Amino acid sequence: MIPIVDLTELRRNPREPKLAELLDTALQNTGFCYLSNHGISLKLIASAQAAALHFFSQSDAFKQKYDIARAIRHSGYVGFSECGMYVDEAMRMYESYDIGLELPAFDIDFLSGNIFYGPNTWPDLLGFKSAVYSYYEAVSDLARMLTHTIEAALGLRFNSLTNMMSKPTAQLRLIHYPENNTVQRNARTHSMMGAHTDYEFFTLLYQTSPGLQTVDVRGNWLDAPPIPNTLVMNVGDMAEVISGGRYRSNPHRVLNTGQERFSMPYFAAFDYQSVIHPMIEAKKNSRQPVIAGEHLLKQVTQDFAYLRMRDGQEKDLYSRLTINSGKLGLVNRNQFLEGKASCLN
Ligand SMILES: O=C(O)CCC(=O)C(=O)O
Ligand SMILES: [Fe+2]
Repeated sequence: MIPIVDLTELRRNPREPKLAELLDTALQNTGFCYLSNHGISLKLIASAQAAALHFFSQSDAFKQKYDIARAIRHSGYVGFSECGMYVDEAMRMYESYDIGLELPAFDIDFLSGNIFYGPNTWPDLLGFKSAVYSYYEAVSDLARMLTHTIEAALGLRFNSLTNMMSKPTAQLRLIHYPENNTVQRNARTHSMMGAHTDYEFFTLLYQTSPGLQTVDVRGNWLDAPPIPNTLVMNVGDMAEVISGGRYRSNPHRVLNTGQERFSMPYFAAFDYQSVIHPMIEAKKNSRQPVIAGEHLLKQVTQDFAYLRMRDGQEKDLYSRLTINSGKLGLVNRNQFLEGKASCLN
């Protein structure tokens, strides 16, 4: 069972003992919980969703103008042709729009080539930026308050974690899994997003339809379907390190149900240079200390062909893509939907 944690008290006192205890228990077991009364207005969520779906309904040519592979930082449109390295992702089936903290073009980290900082890529669609960035700001506030709750849950001083969040590398993805009747008969066997853990501190997810699964304490897949008016919260790799393994960064995946699905994961994160180490007594074999941004970059590189290519790990952008067992240049949504193109794994 994935527990529901009621956040009514959060905005009054994020360190409220009962709340901290409930969250602590939830994050220890599956590392997943639902958050009710999270305080983000439904209108804000609906506007961000509408803006995203409006973008995804545009032509391929329009969307390609904002291709993340050609953007000035890691922000923009992620087409069906971006291939990750997850072994169960041969039928990867989503497009996404990714943004992070909006910073000016004179930002020093951006100028020195850090891909998680600088101005976001924004499409030329009326209202997109304001709808999506308002959601980013609201969910960032919620994440900061929940960080105070986690500080209390771990017995840490107020601000001991938020003081590593002055310029967080937190990303928001707007993810669209199209309706796909051609593979519906294979529902529950194909992942549209392969099994992975999240690389950052924790994730706050809005989702419209079933498909998401995580792993229960016995190691079996466990459905995490949407519950109205809640967000899903799950532990990321950094929370596992900080808590010395008390909280689990649990693998999860998105199965194909044939149904259209929209989701907005927000990855609460630390400043790039933060040194992440256990802040309470660590269990045996717990994750090693890392620099938050270096871990993020390493993991994101696994997900993006354009970063692997930049890194010299891959010869060309589409080297993992096949069509009718031949190599392929550009792919569009229809080729994926008709099963003519897939990621090579
Ligand atoms: O689409 C979803 O519900 C899950 C997305 C996810 O796990 C991720 O982007 O890391
Ligand atoms: Fe995830």
